Amino acid sequence: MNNLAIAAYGLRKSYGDKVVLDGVDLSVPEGTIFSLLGPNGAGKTTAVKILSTLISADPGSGDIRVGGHDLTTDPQSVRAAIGVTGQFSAVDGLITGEENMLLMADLHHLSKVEGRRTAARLLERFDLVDAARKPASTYSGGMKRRLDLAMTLVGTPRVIFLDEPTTGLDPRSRHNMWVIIRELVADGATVFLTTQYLEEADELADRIAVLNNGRIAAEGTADELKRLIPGGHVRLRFTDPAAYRSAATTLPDAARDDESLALRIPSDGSQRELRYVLDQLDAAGVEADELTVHTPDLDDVFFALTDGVRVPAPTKVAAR
Ligand SMILES: Nc1ncnc2c1ncn2[C@@H]1O[C@H](COP(=O)(O)OP(=O)(O)OP(=O)(O)O)[C@@H](O)[C@H]1O
Repeated sequence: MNNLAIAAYGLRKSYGDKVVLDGVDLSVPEGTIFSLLGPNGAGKTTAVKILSTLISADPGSGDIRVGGHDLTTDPQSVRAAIGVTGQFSAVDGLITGEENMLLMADLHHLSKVEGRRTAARLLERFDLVDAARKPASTYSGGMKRRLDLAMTLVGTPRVIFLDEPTTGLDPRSRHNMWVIIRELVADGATVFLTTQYLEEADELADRIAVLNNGRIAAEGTADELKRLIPGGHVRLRFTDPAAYRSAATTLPDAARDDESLALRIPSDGSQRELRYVLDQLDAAGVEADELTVHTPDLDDVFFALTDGVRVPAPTKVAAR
């Protein structure tokens, strides 16, 4: 087995009667990006808070090691090895970006000279030099996220938790953040990413786990997860409403989109299934104006796994 940056077994957490994490196993090899996906309230932030020592797991959880250190017996070493950014941002809006950085350097006991050098290097790297002397409250969303991440990097963490790092950012800022995240991993860090953007997980993560009802519903690479789900479909589009209605009657399994006169028929994209659709249309004497075949994307995976559709759980796709 590779060295694991995060290894957690049987992670449990309840608030009163509410079970948030019901025995979650996580293993993240060093130098990789792992993404935890799940609907709102699934427990992603709770998992990040436990792994970053902000709250404790319930008794009955198994061993949890982060950065090679045991979370229960050696939380100080865990804290020294990690960085956390995201929903509980450390940025103080009343002081400047540079002052925020220097404060972080103090917290990490860097000398004055070393602190200034590190702050300057990171402000430069995150394109914040021009704004460095302005109060952080005046920064845009993207700049605040970059400052937050820059502050985290002052402590040169080996394991970085990014809790929804691009939520609310415009597409350009999101792409900038993706470039930064890739660089962190290229430099040898491990990234544990929670996100509600499936595209983000697809784009960045080496492995993805989908959290649902307190458990990991499925885990694997983006491609492996897509293969689990019969999310593929054939889309037929019509310009003639009468042809559309007649096709909809002929293909009762099709989901209708009355507004754009389109039908969506579940299909694995195979020749046999395509022929069946075309034969049905021929028999009814209708012709579609457009036919497209769609293979499943992570959206299909997400909806199938978090929509109450039962999958043989937990579905773990071996990656070796
Ligand atoms: N301190 C707390 N006391 C009681 N319930 C809590 C507490 N913290 C979280 N919860 C509940 O635990 C569940 C999981 O919350 P969590 O914030 O981990 O979800 P999440 O997956 O990060 O969601 P989101 O995508 O909305 O941020 C939610 O139902 C939440 O209301």
